[in-house]
Parts: sequence; structure tokens; C-alpha cells
Amino acid sequence: MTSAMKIDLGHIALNVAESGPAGGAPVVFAHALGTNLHLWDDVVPHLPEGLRLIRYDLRGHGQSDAPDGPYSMGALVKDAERLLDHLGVKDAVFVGISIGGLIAQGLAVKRLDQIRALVLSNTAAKIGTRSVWDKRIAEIRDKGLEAMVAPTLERWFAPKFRQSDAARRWGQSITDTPLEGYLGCAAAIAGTDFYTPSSGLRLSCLGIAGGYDGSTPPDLVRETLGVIPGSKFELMRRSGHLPPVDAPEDYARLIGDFLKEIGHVAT
Ligand SMILES: O=C(O)CC1=CCC(=O)O1
Repeated sequence: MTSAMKIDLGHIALNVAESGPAGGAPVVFAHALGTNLHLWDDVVPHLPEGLRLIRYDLRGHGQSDAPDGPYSMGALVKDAERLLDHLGVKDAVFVGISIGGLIAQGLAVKRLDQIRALVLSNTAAKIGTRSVWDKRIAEIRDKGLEAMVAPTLERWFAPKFRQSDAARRWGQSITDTPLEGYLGCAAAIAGTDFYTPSSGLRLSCLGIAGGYDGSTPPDLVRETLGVIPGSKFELMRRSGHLPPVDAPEDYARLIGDFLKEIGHVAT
């Protein structure tokens, strides 16, 4: 059973969905830009039983508050930190995809007591360049989020999957995202380079990349995992930027195997 509620953290209220036993080993999920916590809906049923699964909408996304931007990565990391403190979570495995993976790295650097291991999915220590993001922000201010749908679906999904209902639904999630939330998070990504802090991380880490990912291609994900000693890397050859959507069972299996390997869940 899943319970969903908006949690007031004082500085912001975030929408959170929890499933699994309250006493289970915690796994926290942070989604990608222009999506929401439902990104994980088809993954959750395929994960091992007994885990406490916590999904949340990033600030400016889904049902969470969308304060005026621009946001900083520090603010997004603080949101996650306060949320885990509020929920009494320590030693979690944090699964972050894309911007969620940046938040995962920032939180592990800041609060290693909260994080036991990371799954860095379709992400990097630095995603794009400031000029690329500034250009995207200017285009959205000019033409609206609608203008982002077609180019984003090309980066997100392999050509065949782009024709699916799921791809259309996730295209809709871009325009459903509050404008200030999307732009605020885009500004946070533009200002983030975690290569130096992430190279100091010493924890179990699984990297996942998609062969058709046009946003964070496999070599970029591999490069980031390369700065974290001992990390593992898995390539999902037929997936794009959002394997929780285009291959949820395979994606859940990779995460489940990793959780077993590190002893976060019984084998
Ligand atoms: O919109 C994209 O290109 C994909 C993306 C980059 C960061 C993120 O969270 O999504």
C-alpha cells in the first residue's frame, strides 16, 4: 500500500509517497527534470519486498511547492536533507536519476549519516554547460514549456519507444510542471559541478546508463562513476534517459541486485 502526503518542512512543503513497512531498510527516489514521483510507479512493484520506499516530488515539480526561482543545487539538497531528517531516515540507499542524481551526490557529500549507498542513474557530476542551460531557459521564457516537449522526448527515449503512450504521457508531464519549477531546477543544474566533491565520496555506488540517452550519454555517466572508487556501472543498451519508464522491470532488477549485494535487503 502507498500513502501520499504533503509534508511541511518549514522552509518548503514537499509531496511524498511512501510504501513498504515503516521499519524496512529505506530507499529514497529523486526524479528527473520535468517529471514527478510517478516516474517510479512501474519500478516499485518489481523491487524486493520489505523495503521502506520513499518517493518525493522535487521542489517546483508535481504536487510540491513551487517557489519563485532560480533555485540552487544547495536548496534542492537541503530539501532532501530536511525531508530525511523529518522522516527519521538514516543509512538510506538514495536512487537519483538525472537532476535527482546530482541531488544524491550533493546529499552524500553533506550528510553521509543519511546515505549508505547511491544509485546514480542517467546522471553525471555535471550535466551540460551553463550556456546550454541558459539557452534552454531563454527559449522557455520566450516560447513556453510546450517548445521543450519534442526535443526532450528525443533525448529521453529511443526512436521506437517515442511512439508509445507512455512517451506521450511523460511528454505531457513537462507541460504539467510549473514553469517556475522547471526553470528554477534548470538554473540549479546549470550552476552545478560536483566532480571535485564527488571524487571524495567513499560509499557503495551503482551507476546506470541508457544506450539511447541523449541527455547523459553512457560515457558521461561512466566518467562520473569513474571518480567514485569501487563503483559499479551498468549499461541498459536499449534504454534512453528514463529507464524507469522504458524498461522498469530490468531497471528494478539492477537496483534489487545491488541492494542484495550491499546487504540492504536479504538475499
Ligand atoms: O531535459 C533533459 O535534457 C534531461 C535532463 C537533464 C537534467 C534532468 O534532470 O533531466
